[in-house]
Amino acid sequence: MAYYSQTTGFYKGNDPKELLAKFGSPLYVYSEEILRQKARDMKNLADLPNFQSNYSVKANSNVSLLRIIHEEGLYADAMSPGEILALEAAGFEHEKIFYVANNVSSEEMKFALDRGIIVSVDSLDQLDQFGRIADGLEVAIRFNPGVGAGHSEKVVTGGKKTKFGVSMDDIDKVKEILARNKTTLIGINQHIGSLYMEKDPFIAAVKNLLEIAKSFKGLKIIDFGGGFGIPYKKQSGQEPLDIASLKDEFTEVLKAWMAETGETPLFKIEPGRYVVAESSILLGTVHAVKDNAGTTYVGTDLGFNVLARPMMYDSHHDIEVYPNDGRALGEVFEQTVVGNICESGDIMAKGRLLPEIKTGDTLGVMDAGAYGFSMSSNYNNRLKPAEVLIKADGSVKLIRKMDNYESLLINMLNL
Ligand SMILES: Cc1ncc(COP(=O)(O)O)c(C=O)c1O
Ligand SMILES: N[C@@H](CCCC[NH3+])C(=O)O
Repeated sequence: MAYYSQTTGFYKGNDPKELLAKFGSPLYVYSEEILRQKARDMKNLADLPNFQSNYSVKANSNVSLLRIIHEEGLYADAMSPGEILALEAAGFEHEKIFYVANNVSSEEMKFALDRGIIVSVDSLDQLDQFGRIADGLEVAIRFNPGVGAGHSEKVVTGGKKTKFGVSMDDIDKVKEILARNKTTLIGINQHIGSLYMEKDPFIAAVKNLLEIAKSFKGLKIIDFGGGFGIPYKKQSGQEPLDIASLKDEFTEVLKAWMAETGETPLFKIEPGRYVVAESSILLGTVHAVKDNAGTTYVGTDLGFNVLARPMMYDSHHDIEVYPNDGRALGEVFEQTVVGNICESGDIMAKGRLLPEIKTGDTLGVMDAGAYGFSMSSNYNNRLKPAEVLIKADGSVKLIRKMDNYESLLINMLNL
């Protein structure tokens, strides 16, 4: 089976090993073409003039990538002042930003309000705090649609077992708080969880949120959240989410609701992963191979400080092997790819069938663009890697410098 990087022409003639030599190892490499294509898929997920796609910045907040997403015509949702600042740096106008807050201070709410950014709150308590900032404010509320979905319990955000959203049973209390504080509800939103490969849970939650919307006449915004999955197991033939049929059914449900209610709010979604995940390959270097009690350990610089998903959720990322010596790839056998972090759980891939890997080889970890760099850390005082973008013409642009020891220590010295 051909590697993903070959079928997509990902590197556009650039040699992964040379990229590492130039920018350091490990390294996040992005494809501008793939990013633009995925952004367009999401921009057009409903066939309606009153539809908008908000890119969810938490998946990847690199300012150069945000600029491309902005150029493609997506709006954005932010989760913190830091994400708002990244969006501003990328040129997003404030009216294109939606602040989906979770357990934030009134100061953070004001940070968004002062910029004219719409704030969504996700509890009765936060709704009350928001309303007390001033009379006559406009707000959105995140509801829990009662349906959840996702690749791990840790990322399911709808349904009973989650901290997110206001219950559908609390609509009367919502109305009471709004009236008491003279706050106007202009939007409702939801997010059921991250990474589903079937359209059904999303469509079910869409219908539930549209039912909730009927309790509040004249809403300007109804936002159905993100969570659209990507196939992480391409090497095993996993199929992508059927975007075309999701689009048809989603559009049909929205049209039927508009016909029934006579209302035409702005409908939105909030995809993060789908837009950025497949646009990146994380490159790293093999520093040691050893056999421990029958297990072959491939020791790399790809620790969970660089990509936390496998350690955190047991997530699978396909791996490509790029031999250092130009040898042909041999038969596959079980190998466990680990990082250089001082924890036994520092495992990128456990017992994975891979061709023989040797010290000095380069590894490519696929689909690393979402929740890759954005969840990386300086654990063990390791430096966060650089990020580069391969443009359509094959040229390579540095879009984030690697950390350096000065940046690592600066907040602790000369106090
Ligand atoms: C409120 C909200 N919106 C959007 C997203 C984006 O999710 P995904 O990256 O799965 O599309 C998330 C993360 O799960 C979220 O919490
Ligand atoms: N960080 C998760 C997704 C959760 C997104 C935020 N609600 C992942 O890597 O799969």
